[in-house]
Amino acid sequence: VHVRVCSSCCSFEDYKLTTEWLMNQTSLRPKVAVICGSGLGLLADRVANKQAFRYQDIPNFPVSTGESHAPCRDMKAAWCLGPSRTRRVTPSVTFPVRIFKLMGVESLLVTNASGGICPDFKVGDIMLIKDHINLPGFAGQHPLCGPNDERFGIRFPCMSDAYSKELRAMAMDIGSELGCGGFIREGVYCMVSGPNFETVAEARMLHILGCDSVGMSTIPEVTVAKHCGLRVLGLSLITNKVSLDYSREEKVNHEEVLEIGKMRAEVLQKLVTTLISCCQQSINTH
Ligand SMILES: O=P(O)(O)O[C@H]1O[C@H](CO)[C@@H](O)[C@H]1O
Ligand SMILES: Nc1nc2[nH]cnc2c(=O)[nH]1
Repeated sequence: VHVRVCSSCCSFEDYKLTTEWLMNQTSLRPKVAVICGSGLGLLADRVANKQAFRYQDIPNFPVSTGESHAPCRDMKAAWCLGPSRTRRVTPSVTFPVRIFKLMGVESLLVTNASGGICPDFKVGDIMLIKDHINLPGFAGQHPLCGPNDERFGIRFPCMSDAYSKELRAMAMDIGSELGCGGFIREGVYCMVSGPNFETVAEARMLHILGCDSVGMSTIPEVTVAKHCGLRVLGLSLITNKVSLDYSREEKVNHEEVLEIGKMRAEVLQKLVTTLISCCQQSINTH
């Protein structure tokens, strides 16, 4: 099966049409957008004052074929993309990111669930993503493959500063103020294509490569966001410990991932809503 993850499968006109449609539906012009990961949909559900759109009603919008697809929500302060079970393999998974850009968004907050590889990490920790390893990208599954559209960004974008230092510092400060500094970490996120969880040998390899956590999403969206000049903050909820040891009995499963998402929903919601208003303020004062 050929999985299309390439952002060039849509024309600039497709992006413009979707942008115009959405902008005609609302007079709100948020500068911040949020993409919710697995088990983090409660973030979107709990948002007050929202105007919701169903993916299938938005022209050109990629519709998830898996269970639990959720609408794109537009709030006063932020656009919020609900979680999709097939986020990592949906064709044009990055389509919404360019729509955000064309609608005037400046900062993108991405959340996901991941397995902790760093031995110091505990289940329930929130890892601020400081860098990533794009394993599918190494194998040619890259969202910027194909012809480059200069209207979005340059052919060879720099990725050494993909995750904004300023936003990470802001998140750390807010986390401490909210009393969750004790479980906020920083680390390197690795994307694998999945959908299986890692073998022990794979997990050991990722550990040797310097990965602190592993998941199956996010990097395509972040890559496209950085390409078109968005500031990015990535929050990864450590939902399980990845087995680095053959004697470990616990077996990871998706239900556990969702469960930990629920457990941390309230904290994450506070963190994300405070971040949205601080981002908004920092944009206003620039
Ligand atoms: O990355 P998100 O969507 O948060 O989901 C993570 O959790 C799922 C596995 O339980 C995988 O899809 C993995 O990528
Ligand atoms: N690949 C991968 N994705 C995850 N998402 C949540 N936990 C995990 C994990 O352990 N491995």
